[in-house]
Order: sequence, then C-alpha cells, then structure tokens
Amino acid sequence: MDDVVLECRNIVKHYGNVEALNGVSFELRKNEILGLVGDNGAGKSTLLKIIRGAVQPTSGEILINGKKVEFSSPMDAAEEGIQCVYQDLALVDQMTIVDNFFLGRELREKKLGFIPVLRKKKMENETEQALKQMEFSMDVNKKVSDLSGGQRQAIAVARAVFADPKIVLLDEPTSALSEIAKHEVFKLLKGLKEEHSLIFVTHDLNNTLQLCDRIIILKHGVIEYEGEVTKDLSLEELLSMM
Ligand SMILES: Nc1ncnc2c1ncn2[C@@H]1O[C@H](COP(=O)(O)OP(=O)(O)OP(=O)(O)O)[C@@H](O)[C@H]1O
Repeated sequence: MDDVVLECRNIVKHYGNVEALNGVSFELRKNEILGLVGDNGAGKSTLLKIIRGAVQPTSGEILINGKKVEFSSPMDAAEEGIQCVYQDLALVDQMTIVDNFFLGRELREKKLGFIPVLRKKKMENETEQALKQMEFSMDVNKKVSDLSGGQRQAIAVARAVFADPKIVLLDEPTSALSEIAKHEVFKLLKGLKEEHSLIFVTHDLNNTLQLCDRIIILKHGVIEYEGEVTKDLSLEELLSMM
C-alpha cells in the first residue's frame, strides 16, 4: 500500500534463551498514531529498540517506504527519518532549553577564519521557531529544571521533531505526567500526525484509546490483537487480551 511508511516483517529477537519477540509483523501508515500496548515483558521496548537501530533482530525484515533497511545503530535509523522520544526524556536539567535542543549538534561558525564560535542567536531563533510550530512559546533560555512535566515533555518531543523525521517513536512519554499535562501533550501529538507517523508505546490502554488511530497489543512477544480504535472497542475486552 502507498501509505505504508514502515513495515516490520516477521521480527524475531532472542536474548540467549529468552524469546523477546516471536514473529512480529505490522505496518505503520502515513499520518497515523499507532499504539503499541502490552504488559511488562511483552516485548514493546525490544521492538522499539529494533526499529530505532539500538538492537538488531535475530531474524526478520524492516522496510521503510517499501525499501529494505538494516540498522546497525540509532544513527542509521535517524538517517532513514526515525527519531525517538525516550521514557526518561534524556534532557539535562541544569541546561537551558536551547542548549538541550542542540546538545551534540551545536551550530558553530569560524571567527577570523579559524576560531570556532557558537552561533547562540541562530540556535535560539531555531529553537523558538520549532516550539512555535508546535504552538508552544516560551523563553528558550530557561533551565529545564524550572519547567513543568508537560513542558519538559513538549521540549523532548520538539527536539525529536526538529530533526524532521518521518517516524517518531514515543516510549511511555506521558507516564509521569498529571492528567492536565497529559492532555496538552496528547493535543500536541495529534497535531504532529499531520506531518509525521507516530508509534506510541505504553502499558496504559486507556491512554492509547484516547490518542491512537490503531492499536497493537503485544503479549509474550507476539501480536495478540491489531485493530482500528473505534468507539465500539471495549476496554475490558482489550484488557483481558493483555
Ligand atoms: N538485554 C536483555 N537481555 C536479556 N533479556 C532481555 C533483555 N532485554 C529484554 N529482555 C527480556 O525480553 C523480554 C521482553 O522485554 P521488553 O523489555 O522488550 O518488554 P516490555 O514490553 O518493554 O516490558 P516493560 O514494559 O517492562 O519495559 C522480557 O522477558 C525481558 O526480560
């Protein structure tokens, strides 16, 4: 299908004797949020790590826009347009928003032809622009430690999206948030799907039903259920499958 951006075919992952994934196949489509749900040990993190290139599958194939890819590292996955927002957010509290945004990819220019100098103003402007695109405005020189949970989450998402990925992977991004902050982040994520495809990994089925267009339930390394999120979907029935 034309609108498939990512396809996983028969992914198997063994860690020694542990079968973390046992033949997982699914598609991620353009402009959708796909929820990946499952209990502890179901294999969600392993699948996410394989898609973002941090772990290699024992067997199986990954296709991006119909082209087979093999990732040896997250850098390979980033080159194919895959970015991840991690569970712990990976933000440095004592640094400002702009410094977090450009961590490891600071913009520099050469003064007098050879002295590298940080392009502070350009980095500030680009960070402001990126936040504005997500309808989020704030002083980018604020320290991350001074932000609320929801604001931190927005910064982490904005940082991932700034790299202009096709696919954004979200690993339990709202687990530490209040209900109000969670709503704000969900609003932001729903806006993102106009330009991107998202995989939202969580334990929480309720969250998934609020946010996602389709869901996959993983159990003991296999897909137990896959389907569109509709009003008729019963939470109890889905819970029983987990
Ligand atoms: N590095 C590893 N070495 C050995 N076994 C592992 C490793 N990583 C995961 N596992 C095992 O693989 C299985 C799937 O784990 P995984 O972390 O992918 O599940 P999960 O659904 O993400 O669980 P959680 O929600 O608790 O993070 C579990 O049995 C886990 O113990």
